[in-house]
Amino acid sequence: MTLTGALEAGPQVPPAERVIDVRDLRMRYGTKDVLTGVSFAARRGEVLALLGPNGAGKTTTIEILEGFRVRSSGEVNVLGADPAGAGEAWRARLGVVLQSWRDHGKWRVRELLGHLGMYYRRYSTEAKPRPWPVDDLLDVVGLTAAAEVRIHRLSGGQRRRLDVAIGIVGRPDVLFLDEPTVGFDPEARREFHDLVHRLTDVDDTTVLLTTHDLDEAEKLADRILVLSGGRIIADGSADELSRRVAGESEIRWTRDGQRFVHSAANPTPFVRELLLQHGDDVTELEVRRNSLEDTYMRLVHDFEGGRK
Ligand SMILES: Nc1ncnc2c1ncn2[C@@H]1O[C@H](COP(=O)(O)OP(=O)(O)OP(=O)(O)O)[C@@H](O)[C@H]1O
Repeated sequence: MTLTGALEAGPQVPPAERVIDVRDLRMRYGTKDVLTGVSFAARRGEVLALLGPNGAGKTTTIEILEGFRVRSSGEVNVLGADPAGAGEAWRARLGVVLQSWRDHGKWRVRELLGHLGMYYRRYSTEAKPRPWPVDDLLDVVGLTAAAEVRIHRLSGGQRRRLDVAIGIVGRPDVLFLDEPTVGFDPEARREFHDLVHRLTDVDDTTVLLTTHDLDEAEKLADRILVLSGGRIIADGSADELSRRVAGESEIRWTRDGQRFVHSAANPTPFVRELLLQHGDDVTELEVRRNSLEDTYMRLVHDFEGGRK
């Protein structure tokens, strides 16, 4: 069995729990097949990261799920409806963070969010009052100090925070984020991660994001989907992926002032033996499993290699 074959099925999400359900999704641009059978599902409150090389079809997939692009074939269901024909009430339950918001440059941040939020009022429910009160929203995305600033005067990072605020102003049930933290400094990135956790904890929002930042995927996502060659070639938590793909773990330690490195498929017996033999002489002991980056590179590389 191929490496990717073993991972392809991914974890099963029971049909009744599927907030996003994609089966055999295909997309062809002209004569070019970009998606050749994408299948995956997401539960309520789950964060999924869609990874893949440039041009793999991540944005295409997300845009089909948002209803912005018409697929060639396959079944897609988001919040109980087919995005290709779903109406306003369905759209109001989605949050979309697009690449930077450039319209309304002369508007002030608070003014724009208040204005956009009004649209969601009619979709407010007792369980989920909509929209987010503007002051709370400004606070949660870290834009309180910039509330009265005109949009064309925002820095790149502030603009991206505004994009996120626009995406969540309606308190969405499903949030799509296409490369959400491009241009963020490390602090803004961390705050953004906290925000996503808060959205999933407090509102049970399901999040599908694309990113090229594997560290971000590992920190944020419950599940990672790797898209390559038009299909999902891996679907699982970062740990599951690295366990299944990982060849060997690396064990490092120091003894008598000397540094040692050893690789083992199963590090536990090795470490037990090491400590039995050398006891307290062993210091700075470290066991390192493959990073997500190692795993990802190997998955894509093996898949691409297998196709040639
Ligand atoms: N409207 C279009 N017409 C024709 N080809 C398109 C169109 N949109 C995208 N493509 C092609 O489809 C492929 C997938 O593009 P897509 O933007 O979905 O990939 P991606 O995985 O999001 O890439 P990146 O990581 O670079 O953002 C690319 O080869 C792209 O050139």
